[in-house]
Amino acid sequence: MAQQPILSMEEVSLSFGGLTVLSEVSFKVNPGEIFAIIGPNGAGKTSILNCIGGFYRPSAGRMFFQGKEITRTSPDRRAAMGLARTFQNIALFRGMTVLDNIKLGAHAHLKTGLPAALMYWGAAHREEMALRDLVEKKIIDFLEIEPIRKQAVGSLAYGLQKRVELARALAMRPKVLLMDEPVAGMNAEETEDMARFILDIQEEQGITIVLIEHDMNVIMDISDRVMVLNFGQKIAEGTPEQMQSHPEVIKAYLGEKKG
Ligand SMILES: Nc1ncnc2c1ncn2[C@@H]1O[C@H](COP(=O)(O)OP(=O)(O)OP(=O)(O)O)[C@@H](O)[C@H]1O
Repeated sequence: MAQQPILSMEEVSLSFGGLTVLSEVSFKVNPGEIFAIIGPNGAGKTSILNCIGGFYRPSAGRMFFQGKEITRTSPDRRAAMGLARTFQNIALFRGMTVLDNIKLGAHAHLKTGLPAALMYWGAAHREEMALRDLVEKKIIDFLEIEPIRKQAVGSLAYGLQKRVELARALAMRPKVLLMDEPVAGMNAEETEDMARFILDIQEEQGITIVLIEHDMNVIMDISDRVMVLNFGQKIAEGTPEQMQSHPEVIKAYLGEKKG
């Protein structure tokens, strides 16, 4: 596979005080793939997403997005470049409608400084607004949330709230979508729906997906490649099938069950 990765980490380390959370973690994500990060509780999975998003600053190592180094790029700028994120605990405005929450996602995309501010005057602004309306409509149709678009997010079932969060991330028109445990807390039907939407986002929209997930059935069903972390170190990487029978991976998970 000689293609250029869309996203990569090179020997990234992270520590808080004396605690080492990540040790020289390296990986490459290919354009268009679903790349899963798994590992026992506390292995450092969310910390990796926080480093990629720019919320945590690594103590060593470098990160690249579309061939550009982003190690010191601000979170806002990374979002504008096309990195969007969904969270383990839903981060939506519960009192606002579904549509308004989604519009906020689109707005984040525009926070790119002076050129974007200048665009607000004149024809370019109107074009951008029309494009945003179109994007929002497409996303709402795509995620099948048209009937609830005027409802307050707080009044919706959990699975639907997660879908709205996904809609908001898509409204940022990402190139890479970072998802932190997208099916955590969902029932079987909601999980199946979410897994299907993730596959559709990859296949129909060509968006690259990096996800953390504990649900092994979902990992097996939708991931192209899986990276396994344990105690902040990468211990294995490969296809879901390869990871299932990898001795180090089995050992890491058995250790977790005993502990
Ligand atoms: N902001 C922080 N300050 C101090 N320690 C932190 C911080 N963020 C993460 N950690 C520590 O880093 C380690 C890895 O945490 P992280 O949330 O990345 O793991 P995880 O693999 O995502 O775990 P889980 O599967 O339980 O969500 C933990 O020991 C955690 O306490």
